[in-house]
Amino acid sequence: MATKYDCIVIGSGQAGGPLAGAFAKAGKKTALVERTHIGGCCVNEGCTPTKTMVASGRVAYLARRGPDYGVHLTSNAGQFDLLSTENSLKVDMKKVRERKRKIVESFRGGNERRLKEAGVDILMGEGSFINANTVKVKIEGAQDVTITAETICINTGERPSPPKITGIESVPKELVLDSASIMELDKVPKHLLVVGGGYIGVEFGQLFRRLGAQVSIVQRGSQLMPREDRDVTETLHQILSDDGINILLNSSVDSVTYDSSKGITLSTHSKDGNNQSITGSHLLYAAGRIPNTEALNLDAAGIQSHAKGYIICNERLETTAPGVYVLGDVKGPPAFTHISYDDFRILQANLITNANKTTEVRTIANRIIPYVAYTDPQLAHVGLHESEAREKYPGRKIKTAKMPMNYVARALETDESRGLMKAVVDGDSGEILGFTCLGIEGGEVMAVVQMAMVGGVSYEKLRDGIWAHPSLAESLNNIWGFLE
Ligand SMILES: Cc1cc2nc3c(=O)[nH]c(=O)nc-3n(C[C@H](O)[C@H](O)[C@H](O)COP(=O)(O)OP(=O)(O)OC[C@H]3O[C@@H](n4cnc5c(N)ncnc54)[C@H](O)[C@@H]3O)c2cc1C
Ligand SMILES: NC(=O)c1ccc[n+]([C@@H]2O[C@H](COP(=O)([O-])OP(=O)(O)OC[C@H]3O[C@@H](n4cnc5c(N)ncnc54)[C@H](O)[C@@H]3O)[C@@H](O)[C@H]2O)c1
Repeated sequence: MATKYDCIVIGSGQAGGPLAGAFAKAGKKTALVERTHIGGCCVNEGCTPTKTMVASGRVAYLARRGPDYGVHLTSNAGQFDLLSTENSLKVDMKKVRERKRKIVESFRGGNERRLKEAGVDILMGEGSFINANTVKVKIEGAQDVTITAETICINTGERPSPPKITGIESVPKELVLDSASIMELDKVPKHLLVVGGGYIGVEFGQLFRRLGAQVSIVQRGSQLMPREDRDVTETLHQILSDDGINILLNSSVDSVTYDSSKGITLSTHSKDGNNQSITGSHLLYAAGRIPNTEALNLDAAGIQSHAKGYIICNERLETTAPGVYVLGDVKGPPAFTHISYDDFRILQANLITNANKTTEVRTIANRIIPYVAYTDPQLAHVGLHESEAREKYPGRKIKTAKMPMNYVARALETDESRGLMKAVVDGDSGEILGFTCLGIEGGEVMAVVQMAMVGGVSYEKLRDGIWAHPSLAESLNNIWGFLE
């Protein structure tokens, strides 16, 4: 016998949880189906734990660099070596992990509490469609439950792509890591081999280098972070190399072997003939993520998906099945928490607060999309890249301005002046089309420019504005001098 609900949400990611709460608060009988843990990837295995650990990495980095600022930590029987150029230190990985676990638990607990307070029925199990109005929930150790609703929302996210390397089965499982298992290590790996030079590869690569590991990144593409402008990623590449990370570009991993005395050896081949073997102690496979759609039995509901498994939807997040909506990463890139959360706001408006369509229906069209890769310095971007702007607007006078961070007083004063800023504008109208800051607190500087873009404020207004001295935002007076 099926239990009848007004709304069912499958997956408690950054959209599903808030949406289930909003349905319930609006008086709709709501079920939330979650197979692993409330809060989804961001809270449990993504943003929250990584950025907590990145903070430990930054403390290690600054502590080591103490002598640059005249601060010495190394003490030998009370004697400080004032000639040392780097403090030596020890990282307690168990403490790093404990700090991460505590923050994750507290965030997850907050999510669970809010859902219960809103009156959502939480069903811990795996959801799959029987038809477009009916969902079966497989609950471990209990009987399946069948539930129905006129409105069903899918927010099932993605998971790490499993390693596809010949010979991977010969490597002990505990040495083959993904973005979740790497955060459960209790020791710093001796030499971390990273396959993939995207967000996860560069964030974890730098983090573990700072925690004391040797790190090698193998990237198939011709640059790190393939979607970014090449001049920006070349600067990031230089920064990570200066930090001691070994980076192989244009390199694909052919096979892997394991030897208990030597470790893991990756054989790579490169388009330019630079074939190399590299040996390390642990392997992080960070070559992308895949959508959680197999278990959903989408066909039974008439929900169509792309060849890669992402669920097809229109600008109002409606799938091909009436009454079924999709939110977050499972509908395809861009895969960010704030995009998933915006999907929630769109459906909250269209299905709850503006259900009778008194104001305009909200859509995902023309969203200004910001993001930050939490390397240090951060790589923050909003809007169009230079190449995208030139391709999208062939008739407009596209101009770019690029300024190194060592032109920024605040960055010099704090001795953290690595990186650059880059702006893309319409030279005739002054409209800001895109902005990148690879610099200290790049995400916060980017947000200032994003605000101007949201408000239609021209670059000239930023150029002529009065910014507090010496703030990082003050650089928005000067960057425009580099327009060309
Ligand atoms: C290491 C890492 C770091 C990241 N850092 C950032 C960052 O700094 N900033 C940022 O914006 N983004 C970051 N992201 C991306 C971000 O985590 C995701 O974009 C975000 O979590 C949005 O996910 P979502 O809402 O689509 O669903 P998810 O958070 O992925 O949640 C989906 C949920 O659905 C559940 N589920 C799946 N299938 C079923 C089923 N059949 N039945 C029931 N439940 C199911 C899953 O168990 C999961 O809990 C990071 C990702 C990773 C992996
Ligand atoms: N700070 C953030 O906002 C943040 C952090 C982490 C993850 N994320 C999200 O999660 C998504 C997934 O991250 P990701 O880093 O796994 O994927 P990604 O798509 O960003 O990067 C994967 C990289 O692996 C490379 N690659 C693929 N196959 C390879 C192979 N066989 N050998 C060598 N290199 C290979 C690709 O060229 C690509 O650069 C991101 O796109 C992003 O949306 C965001």
